[in-house]
Amino acid sequence: MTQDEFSLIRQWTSRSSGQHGDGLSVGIGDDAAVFSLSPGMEVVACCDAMVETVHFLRETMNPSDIGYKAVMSNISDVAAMGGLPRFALISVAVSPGWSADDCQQIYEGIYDACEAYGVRVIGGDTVSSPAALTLSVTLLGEVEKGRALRRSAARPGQLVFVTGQVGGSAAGLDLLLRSAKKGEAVAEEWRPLAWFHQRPQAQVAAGRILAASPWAGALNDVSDGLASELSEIAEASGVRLVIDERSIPVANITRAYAIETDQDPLGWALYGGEDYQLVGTLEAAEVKEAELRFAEKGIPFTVIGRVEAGEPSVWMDREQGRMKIAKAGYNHFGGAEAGKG
Ligand SMILES: Nc1ncnc2c1ncn2[C@@H]1O[C@H](COP(=O)(O)OP(=O)(O)OP(=O)(O)O)[C@@H](O)[C@H]1O
Ligand SMILES: Cc1ncc(C[n+]2csc(CCOP(=O)(O)O)c2C)c(N)n1
Ligand SMILES: [Mg+2]
Ligand SMILES: [Mg+2]
Ligand SMILES: [Mg+2]
Repeated sequence: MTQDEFSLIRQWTSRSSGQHGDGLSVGIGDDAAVFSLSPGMEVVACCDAMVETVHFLRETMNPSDIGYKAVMSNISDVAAMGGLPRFALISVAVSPGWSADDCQQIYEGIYDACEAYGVRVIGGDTVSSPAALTLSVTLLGEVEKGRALRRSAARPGQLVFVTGQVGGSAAGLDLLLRSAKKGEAVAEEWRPLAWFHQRPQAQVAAGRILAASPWAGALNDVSDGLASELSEIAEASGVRLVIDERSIPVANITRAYAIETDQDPLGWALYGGEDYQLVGTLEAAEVKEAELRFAEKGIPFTVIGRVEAGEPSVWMDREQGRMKIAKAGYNHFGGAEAGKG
C-alpha cells in the first residue's frame, strides 16, 4: 500500500458519498452511522465473515467477487428472516499481497451487491493483517414487527420447500479448483457453474413473500448445505423432516458436470453449501397459493418433503429406501468428514 488508511477509505467508499435521506442521517465519515427504520418495523441484524484460504483463493474468486459474495451471504441471512436488507458495515483486514487496486475491486463488488438489493454502505473498519485477507460484513435490515421467520416454526403436517436450485456452488468450486490445478481458464461451457459459486443471488423477494403470508412456517438459508440447514430446522422446531431425493432441484448444468467428472450431484446439494437459496416449511393446504405467489415473481419454488412429529431428525426417501441424513455439511471446526473439501 502506498497511500495512508484515510485516503484509501475515501477512495474505496466513494460510491457512498453524498448519501443521506431514506432513514440515514449520518453515513461514512463520523465515529458511527446514525439511521432510523421505517415505522412499524424492527431491526434484523447479522454478520458473516470471509477469510482467504477458507472461503476463497485468488484462483477461485476475483477481488470483486469476494466483495460481492461477502455482502450477498449477509443479505441472504436477512432474507432468511423474511427481512428487507437496508444498511451494511464493512470491516476489512488487508494482508500483504493485496494491493490498493485489489481492495478497490473488492469494494466495486461490495457496491454492486448493495446497489442490486437497495443496501447502503454506512461504515466499517480498515486494518492490516499479517496473513489472510478477511472481510467481515454486518448487515442491518428490517421486518414488520413480529413477522420475522424463525428456524423453530416448523410444525407436523407442513410441507418442506426450497427456492431455486442447489448444489451448483459446490460444483462451481470443484470446477474452479480443477481448472486452477491444470493452470487453465474455466471452459466456456461450464462458466455458469463458476457464477453460481462467485455470484450467488440472495432470495430476498422470496423471504418477503413468506413474511407477508399467513401460511409460512420455518425458514433458513443454504450456506452450509441442505442437510445442515434442514437439521437446524428439525432441531429448532423439534420435528422430523422427510425429504424426497428425486424432488431436490439440481440444475441441468450441475447434473451434466457431475456426469462429466463422475461425481455425485446429490452430495453437492446436501453437503456442498453456499447456494444461498431459502429452505423452509409452509402449510400444506396453502401450497397452491404459495406456488402462485412465487411464480408471479419468477422465483423457482419446489416442494421437497414434509414435516412429521418425531425425534428431531432429517430423513430422505430414495429408491433404495428411507435413510437418515446426518447433520453434515460445511463446518469450520468439524474435521475432514464434515464437508470441508
Ligand atoms: N462468535 C459469535 N458470537 C455471537 N454469536 C454468534 C457468533 N457466531 C455465530 N453467532 C450466532 O449464532 C447463530 C448461528 O450462526 P451461524 O453462523 O451458524 O448461522 P448463519 O450465519 O446463518 O450460517 P453461516 O455462517 O454458515 O452462513 C446466529 O444467531 C449468529 O448470530
Ligand atoms: C477455497 C475454498 N474452499 C472451500 C470452500 C467451501 N466453503 C468455505 S466456507 C463454506 C460454508 C459457508 O461459509 P460460512 O459457514 O462461514 O458462512 C464453504 C462451503 C470455498 N468457498 N472456497
Ligand atoms: Mg454465520
Ligand atoms: Mg444463515
Ligand atoms: Mg457456516
